[in-house]
Amino acid sequence: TYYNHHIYNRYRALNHHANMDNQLPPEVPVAKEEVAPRPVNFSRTFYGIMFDAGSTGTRIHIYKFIQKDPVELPVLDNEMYHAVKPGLSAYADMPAMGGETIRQLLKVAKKTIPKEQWIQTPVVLKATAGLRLLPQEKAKALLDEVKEIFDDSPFFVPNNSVTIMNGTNEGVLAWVTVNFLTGHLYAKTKRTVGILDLGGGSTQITFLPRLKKTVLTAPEDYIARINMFNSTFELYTHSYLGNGLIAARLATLGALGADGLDWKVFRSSCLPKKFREDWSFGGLTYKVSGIPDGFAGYKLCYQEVLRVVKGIVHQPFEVKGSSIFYAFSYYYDRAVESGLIDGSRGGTVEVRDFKKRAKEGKTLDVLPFSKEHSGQSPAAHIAQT
Ligand SMILES: Nc1ccn([C@@H]2O[C@H](COP(=O)(O)OP(=O)(O)O)[C@@H](O)[C@H]2O)c(=O)n1
Repeated sequence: TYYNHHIYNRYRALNHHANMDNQLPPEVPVAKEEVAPRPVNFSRTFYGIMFDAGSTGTRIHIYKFIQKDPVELPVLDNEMYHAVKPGLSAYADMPAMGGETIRQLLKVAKKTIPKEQWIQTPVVLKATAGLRLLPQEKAKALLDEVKEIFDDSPFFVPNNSVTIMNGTNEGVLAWVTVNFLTGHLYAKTKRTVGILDLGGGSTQITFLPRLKKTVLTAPEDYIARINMFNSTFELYTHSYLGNGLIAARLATLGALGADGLDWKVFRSSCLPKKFREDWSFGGLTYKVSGIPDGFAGYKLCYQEVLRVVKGIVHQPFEVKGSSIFYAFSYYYDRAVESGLIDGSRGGTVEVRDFKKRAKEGKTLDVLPFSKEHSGQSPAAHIAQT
């Protein structure tokens, strides 16, 4: 299929031309150069297990590959996806219970993968913002717990199979994925698309600058150099930790990192006046409410949010033009929820459309964890204006 064809090419491109400085999982299969005559009826099936440990949920992806010919690269045949909520970071003070969620997901892997394949099937977990936001020792306890469960499992556990992925890699890999899938990834490519990823704990922006000025004026650690197709690409990329949708909402309420969570109620004019709820994130529960005797609405809310992002967000001049960005995760969820795009087909929006909807206040979305869509979903393309 079209999809398989692209996956096939992706591995070819990355294995033969790319040097991502070990940013890519080492277990991507590489076809060996063969000179011997091909065996008749050669066909090999193998699997890989990938855990995405996000701040709002843990997901397992079980990939099935088929290699029909030893000189050809394997082709992705199938993907099995399963998700649980909340994420690992919700178990910051009870790592054993966090580990239990991993054990449950491994049961799905055991059901999906034939027994004789278990021992050679690699299992890897990459954690994102949820664990980055935790104190180091709590994050480590969770990772150690997961590693133990992996070691007890019948699957193959490669070195460093349980880690926190850093924000730069998260942004760069999302850019590579989206540009590969949209057909923009080839030697000397100029017309690439940018990515905007809004998670629960962090948000990433990555694009290939067209102007030298963008690279020269960006903070030094916002530029990532990756080698592909025998040349170096200088990408603008940054992950804003604490500015994912849920973390930023809590920051707006003045709740993120605050003490007295047992008795304090965090109020905001972004919430309806009579609103009152308990929100859980990162293993803590926050009492939140609107301002009953005050005001709610766009203008005041905007001021509150501005206080959170002011001085933090770097705005490269270049994206003010007509750049194309693919926005996903909570950008997609919120765009669907507010009726800006179709839930199954995705769509194109401009930043100002979000602003317009927010002003209309038609979908006063106050649920921190609204429905998560499953597996692959179409992106909302954002044309910046
Ligand atoms: N396979 C997946 C998993 C999550 N997501 C989205 O990612 C968002 C949650 O991000 P997250 O829990 O991974 O948080 P971070 O750790 O990335 O900050 C939700 O909008 C999910 O719908 C997705 O689009 N595709």
